[in-house]
Amino acid sequence: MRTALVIGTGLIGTSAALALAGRGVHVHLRDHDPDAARTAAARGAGTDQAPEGPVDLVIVSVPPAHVAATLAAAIRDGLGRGYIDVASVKGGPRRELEALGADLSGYLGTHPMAGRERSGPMAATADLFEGRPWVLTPTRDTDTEVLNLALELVALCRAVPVVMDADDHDRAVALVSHTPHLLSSMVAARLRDADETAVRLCGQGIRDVTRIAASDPRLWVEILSANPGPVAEILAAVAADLDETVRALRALEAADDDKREEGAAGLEDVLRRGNAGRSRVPGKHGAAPAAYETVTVLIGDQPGELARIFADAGRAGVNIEDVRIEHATGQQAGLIQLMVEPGAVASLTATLRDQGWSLRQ
Ligand SMILES: NC(=O)c1ccc[n+]([C@@H]2O[C@H](COP(=O)([O-])OP(=O)(O)OC[C@H]3O[C@@H](n4cnc5c(N)ncnc54)[C@H](O)[C@@H]3O)[C@@H](O)[C@H]2O)c1
Ligand SMILES: O=C(O)C(=O)C[C@]1(C(=O)O)C=C[C@@H](O)C=C1
Repeated sequence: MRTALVIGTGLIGTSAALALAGRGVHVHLRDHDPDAARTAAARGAGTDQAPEGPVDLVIVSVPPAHVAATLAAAIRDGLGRGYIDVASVKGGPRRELEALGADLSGYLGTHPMAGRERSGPMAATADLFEGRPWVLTPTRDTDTEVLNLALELVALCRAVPVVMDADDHDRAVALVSHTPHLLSSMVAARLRDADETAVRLCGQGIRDVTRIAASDPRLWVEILSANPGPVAEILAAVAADLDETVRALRALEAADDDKREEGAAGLEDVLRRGNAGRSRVPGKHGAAPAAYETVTVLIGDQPGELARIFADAGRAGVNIEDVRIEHATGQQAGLIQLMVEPGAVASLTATLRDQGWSLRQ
């Protein structure tokens, strides 16, 4: 691929443009908000000048409700050799495009399974898609040329292509993305009017569960509106679990021993089913979940501390597989958890102790 046109230079469009531009593709940037295209260009994602002729690939990265009309106009104007979108839902936009009478042979619906809770070109990063699944939904009528261009885009973004049917994709993301998003918002909503004395105790658990609740509600109304049935089905199953759990907790308040035992068994059941589900979440780069050991270290909140601990881990010859930081509320310190292969724990802890770090259980 030599040239691309990104329409919609927000988080996803600018991230793809940064990855392509960084690997030598000449990228044109367009947005109905000229400031967004200018900002993306200023970040090195390409040029906001219009292309002189058709580009190799047109990448439509606008909110879901605008995808079909934007694609239909781009196809009608002959802006590219191939056309893709990156919307979080796949069945609806394709059906809308069909209804608009567009020629769909040069179009492929795609969805990178990577994102952030922030929007706009300033939130974009060139490595956003690295190691992440990128779903492609070809049909029997899809041109081989656009499929190859999309595969090249996925490779240039260092993502992992996954081919799926559009409606299967929508059912899958209802489970792994759309329902979790709503649940995150519902947990975060409990905090809105909560007492400050409770809120200041927020630890890592609630930060993990509510990160995505900071996302743009307008974008998510569009995503959920395009996938209501599958999301409602999963949410109804969650609601049944919630009812059971409330019953179990009420039983635990009873005076009767048998009732309390029943309540504890009900709670254990939901927690164990949670363990089983969590163990199926893939590890980094989409690999099977790995059993890493965690080494927890106290770090000061001052410049250079992270660099120093990473350098010391390097000195021990240890690869840090994953990392997590817990900030202690109101303190100039935090805990850093270094996830490493079990065989590396002894040499890492010895080196860190030698270097004066304070290790925690
Ligand atoms: N945010 C995520 O985590 C995520 C992840 C994967 C895929 N997606 C999908 O990517 C697409 C873009 O989402 P985003 O997070 O980058 O949103 P964003 O709000 O950061 O960017 C969207 C951009 O599209 C522009 N735009 C809107 N309507 C337009 C139109 N008609 N013509 C031209 N430009 C238009 C906006 O001005 C904005 O700059 C959505 O379809 C979304 O479902 C989002
Ligand atoms: O990590 C995040 O912030 C996301 O919400 C990303 C996420 C997801 O659910 O994994 C959200 C929506 C997208 O369509 C794809 C990815």
